[in-house]
Amino acid sequence: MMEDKFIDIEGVEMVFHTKKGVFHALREIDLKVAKGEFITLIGHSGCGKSTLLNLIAGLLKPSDGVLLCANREIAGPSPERSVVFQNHSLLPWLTCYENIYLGVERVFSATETKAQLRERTLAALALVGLTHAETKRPHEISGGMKQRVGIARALAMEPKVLLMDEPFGALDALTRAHLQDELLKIVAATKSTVVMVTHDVDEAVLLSDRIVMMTNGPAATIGEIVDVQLERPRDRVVLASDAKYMEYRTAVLEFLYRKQAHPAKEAA
Ligand SMILES: Nc1ncnc2c1ncn2[C@@H]1O[C@H](COP(=O)(O)OP(=O)(O)OP(=O)(O)O)[C@@H](O)[C@H]1O
Repeated sequence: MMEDKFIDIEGVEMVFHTKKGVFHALREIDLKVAKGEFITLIGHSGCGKSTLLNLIAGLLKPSDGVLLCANREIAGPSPERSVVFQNHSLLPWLTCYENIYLGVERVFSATETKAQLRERTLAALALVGLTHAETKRPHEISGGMKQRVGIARALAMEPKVLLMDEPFGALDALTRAHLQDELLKIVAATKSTVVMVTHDVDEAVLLSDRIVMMTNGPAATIGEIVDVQLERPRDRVVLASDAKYMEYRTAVLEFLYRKQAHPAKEAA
């Protein structure tokens, strides 16, 4: 069934041709993501997490192997796979409303009326709790709010897959926790399929159905996968003293700091 492998990555290799020569970034990447699944990619800096995400986004072409989404080859970027970046990438001269509207217009203007586009935009703003900031421009709102607009914009396009590259990486711990909780609610409501890059072990365990752990580069590949069988909805306070939560957390820490421990100079 298609459901079993909504995203299908088979035998993917990524080689970059640089001035210094050929750099083999990823090797033998095989991964199947089911519809509605929440996957996080975790691994040390430079192992190729963003590269893998950009391959799924269609922003990069693999040197070998194949990537499919809903049984079709990923041939380039598409609103069916929208991306949220760490630096929110909002247009500074547009209001929050206009930033979201732009994405909505791109996807739905051929089939929907202006009133429907407006409705979608307002619904997306409400989903992330930013109705009150509708007319504000990015420089007038906080980092967490900017990130929420970015998430709203991505979700408003009703993507088949939501791709997130460290979406909360630049935020303080409290804002980050708040947005993780919000994301959990939104994903539960929209049943989105998500692939998210993170550096944060707790974030990975809290959010994921599966944590895909990558080996160190060059020629990085998928080392191990942790199947997180914690019931949803998840509550961070309850989980903090949950034995299974600790077990998953330890498994990821062991992979990162024992099995894939980085040379000291890289850790500095
Ligand atoms: N366009 C490119 N040309 C050459 N090398 C690249 C290119 N993009 C990425 N690389 C190299 O590929 C490797 C993987 O990079 P990538 O950004 O995917 O890692 P990452 O795991 O996302 O890192 P971080 O956690 O630090 O963001 C790195 O060694 C990087 O230098």
